[in-house]
Amino acid sequence: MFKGLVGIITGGASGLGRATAELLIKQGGRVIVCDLPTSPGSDTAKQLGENAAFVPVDVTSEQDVKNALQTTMDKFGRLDVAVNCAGIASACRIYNFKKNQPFDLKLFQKTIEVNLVGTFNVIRLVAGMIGKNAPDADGQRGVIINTASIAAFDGQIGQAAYSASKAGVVGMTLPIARDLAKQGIRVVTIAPGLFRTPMMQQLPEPAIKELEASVPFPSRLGNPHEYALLVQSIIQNTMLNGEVIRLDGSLRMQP
Ligand SMILES: NC(=O)C1=CN([C@@H]2O[C@H](COP(=O)(O)OP(=O)(O)OC[C@H]3O[C@@H](n4cnc5c(N)ncnc54)[C@H](O)[C@@H]3O)[C@@H](O)[C@H]2O)C=CC1
Ligand SMILES: C[C@]12CCC(=O)C=C1CC[C@@H]1[C@@H]2C(=O)C[C@@]2(C)[C@H]1CC[C@]2(O)C(=O)C=O
Repeated sequence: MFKGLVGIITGGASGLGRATAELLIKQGGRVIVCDLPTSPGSDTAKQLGENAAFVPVDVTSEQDVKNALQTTMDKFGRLDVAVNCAGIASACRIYNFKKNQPFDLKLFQKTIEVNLVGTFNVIRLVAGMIGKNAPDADGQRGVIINTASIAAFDGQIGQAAYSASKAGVVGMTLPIARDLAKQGIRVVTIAPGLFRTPMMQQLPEPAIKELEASVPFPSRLGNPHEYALLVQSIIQNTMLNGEVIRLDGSLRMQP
């Protein structure tokens, strides 16, 4: 299905990103796994086989992302798809009245820096390389897929930073799709609900059970493969552009 296709996946060493790398390779694609040097990215790429390579990347660094693009060119000669999965979760109330402590400004800045600025940094740099592709019969040169969260819309107590970072990703989806339309590069954002990944597994199992029960149908956490299936579908469907797609079993999170 994806023979000849080359993708970059940030956050590709874990969770949603890793499942996406697995599926793209299974469908005949080749993948550059980008993740922090401290991540298990190197082992991940080895497990994925010869159609994968790991490049240590902090998505907030211009130089790191440029290095990843250089490796993509050297190893696979082109880039068709970028999937932005790198992200961090944070939780803090705007003011802790028991401890007389305001929200930690550094935590707010870090969350925005990784989830929003990091995603933007990757988009602005991959666009140049995807734009070099010859257009297909439909005029398309490639696709950029971002990961927001349903917290962008129904942010819960403690999620001011996380929700703001993801709402930023939602907000820039349409203008960037418009910016890149003439080059035939599509931009689509997925807003996942609750998925069983290491990020979610920071929570104790009873809390996860409670979250599962709050999902109308199916009342369970999503499987990362189900996220990857949506990535596959976005790549295949050229009409999808400038949109944010919720993938959440119709969950609307409570305060
Ligand atoms: N798991 C869930 O239920 C949901 C996840 N999301 C979003 O999906 C994305 C993927 O999350 P998961 O797979 O669940 O988490 P995860 O924690 O399993 O994977 C995230 C990956 O991002 C990497 N990363 C973190 N900071 C980075 C940086 N500065 N540069 C490069 N890589 C970095 C981590 O090393 C990790 O491998 C995140 O953006 C998250 O906010 C959104 C909604 C729900
Ligand atoms: C940051 C959270 C909440 C507080 C906590 O003790 C542990 C966490 C780790 C998993 C996070 C939690 C959260 O705030 C919601 C998200 C970010 C969750 C992982 C997915 C999450 O449910 C989400 O993005 C929802 O849209």
